[in-house]
Amino acid sequence: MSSSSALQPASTSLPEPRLVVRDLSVAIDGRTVLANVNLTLRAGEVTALAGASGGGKTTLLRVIAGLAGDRKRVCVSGSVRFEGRELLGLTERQLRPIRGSGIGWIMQDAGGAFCPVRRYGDQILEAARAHEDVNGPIDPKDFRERALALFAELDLKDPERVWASRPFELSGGMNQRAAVAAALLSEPAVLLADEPTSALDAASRKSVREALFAYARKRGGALLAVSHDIGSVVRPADRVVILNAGRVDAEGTPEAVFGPEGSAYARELDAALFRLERSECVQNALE
Ligand SMILES: Nc1ncnc2c1ncn2[C@@H]1O[C@H](COP(=O)(O)OP(=O)(O)OP(=O)(O)O)[C@@H](O)[C@H]1O
Repeated sequence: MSSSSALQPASTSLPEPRLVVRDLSVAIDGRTVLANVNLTLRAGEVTALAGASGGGKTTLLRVIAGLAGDRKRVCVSGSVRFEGRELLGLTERQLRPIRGSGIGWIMQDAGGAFCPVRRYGDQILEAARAHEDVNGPIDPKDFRERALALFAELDLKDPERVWASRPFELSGGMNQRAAVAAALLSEPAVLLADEPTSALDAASRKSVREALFAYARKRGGALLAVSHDIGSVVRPADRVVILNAGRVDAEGTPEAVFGPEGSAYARELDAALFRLERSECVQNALE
């Protein structure tokens, strides 16, 4: 299958729900950050999560990943079910086998997910080995080959060097792509990606977007991608969820959400992000 076909919408038969969020509310220090959020992530689908800064997108991803924070400060209610199992209230120990191979997370500060002074190859292999009990044994040589191929696919020019490098030796954009590779290598059932293309130039952005869309559409993963990239991530997604001040303002296909019958806030956001994208294009052309 060509890489561009990964950008075609998933098939029309009803895909299986992998993750179901119901009536999720979060208050931090007594202030409501998310209010009654509902969301379903399905196998083979790309769901884009968009909204203005401070709307609660990262908080939603953190809560799904079981990283809401200090329970004395962060109050969570509602339900997050992964493959039928309730995640809210699970202990760290119970969540450990679910993280990585069940639910993967590409953090906004992608490099921050790694120890800055240890080689990428060692860290990625170690993370994959931590899930051998769930995913089966790993052959280090095969794993390294797969990692190098994925680095190349993600436009990392010298895959061997990336494998042998420590995060502080690579640029922000290279760290971001290495983090995307690490998450994809775990082949999670659900992948949460927080602005995965934000620190990248146009060519790298395209390769990351294609790899993430292929994860869902070719390999049946369920992707939730926070993105301000309206033209190449939000609009081509299968479903869009718009968060406004902690509430779901609109949810549905991009055509429905941004169309004339959709939400006024979504259309305003669409226009604002489109203007931003156009000014970035001009900026790139001038550089
Ligand atoms: N640990 C925290 N302590 C206090 N307030 C927090 C914390 N984490 C998030 N918040 C608050 O929750 C709200 C939502 O933040 P969040 O980072 O989820 O928004 P966002 O939509 O991801 O924003 P952005 O697009 O800028 O990344 C903000 O008002 C933020 O200040």
